[in-house]
Amino acid sequence: MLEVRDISKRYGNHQVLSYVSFEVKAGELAALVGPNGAGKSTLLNILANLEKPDTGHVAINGLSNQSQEIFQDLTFMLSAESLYPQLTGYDHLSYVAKLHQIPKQKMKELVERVGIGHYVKKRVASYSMGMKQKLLFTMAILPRPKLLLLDEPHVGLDPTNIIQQREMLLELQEKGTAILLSSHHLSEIEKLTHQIYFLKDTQLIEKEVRTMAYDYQLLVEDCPDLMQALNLFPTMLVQQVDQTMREVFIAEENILPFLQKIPVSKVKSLSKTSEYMEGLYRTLYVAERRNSDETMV
Ligand SMILES: Nc1ncnc2c1ncn2[C@@H]1O[C@H](COP(=O)(O)OP(=O)(O)OP(=O)(O)O)[C@@H](O)[C@H]1O
Repeated sequence: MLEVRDISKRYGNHQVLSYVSFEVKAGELAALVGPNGAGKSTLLNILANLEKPDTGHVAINGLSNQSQEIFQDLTFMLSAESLYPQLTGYDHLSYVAKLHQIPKQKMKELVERVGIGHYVKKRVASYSMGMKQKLLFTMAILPRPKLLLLDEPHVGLDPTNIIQQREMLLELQEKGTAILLSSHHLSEIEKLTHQIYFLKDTQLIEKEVRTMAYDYQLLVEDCPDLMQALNLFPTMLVQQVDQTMREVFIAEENILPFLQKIPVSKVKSLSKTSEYMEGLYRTLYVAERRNSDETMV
């Protein structure tokens, strides 16, 4: 559905993206992660043809993103600044409905489902950040797009609305929409998807984080006992980290029996997988930043 090839972008002397390539297929949900200024919004803007890349091309449903036709298939949840303060939420939604020839009834049903009915006829100027985010989200999903792009959709949402948004995104994904979102909410990303793209030093690092079915993550040094234990628990997920170390993902009910089978000295770390994304993020970005801060001192 979305094919991105060799996208580069530079602002003056500042290289933001270098030959970024990836795909999001129909029915896949992928997340873009990276610190402030990493280039997430720049990349999303390029995908939606709101910015021109210096190199590379983007295809949506087989068509170049330069083509007007792609806007039949694509919606982009923009930031709150894109709303018109003097217009109502209803005005904004009616415009989207008209553009995509969506019956008013369908629009009203979605308004009720998302829970914005009590304020949708008020002017946007009176909305809180979370209310604006919910309106923007409703506008983005109203056309039931084949490709949905969302730039930081979690900003300003309370936990109830984050959960509701998650349910609706997963529902859309199940119905075949390809979804790409950027976010700083690592724990929420972990709940949404295994397909995560980290932007680091202008490049994309793909990590498939298949941890959701598992409660614990262990780093264990290779040893004969480990090999035997792995055979006893075939449902675990095991990944070779380097020549001497394996990463083992394991369910709550298996953790104690598994630990009884291997020498404690071989277990290098044990963490809950809910902290896994944060650990990954720290490894990719925080340690390096700390080192460079120390160098500056
Ligand atoms: N129009 C522009 N002109 C010059 N520099 C720009 C422009 N747009 C973005 N940049 C720069 O490109 C870099 C990437 O910005 P971008 O907004 O894509 O980052 P981001 O990952 O979305 O950050 P955040 O998490 O803070 O939203 C930043 O250094 C930013 O200053």
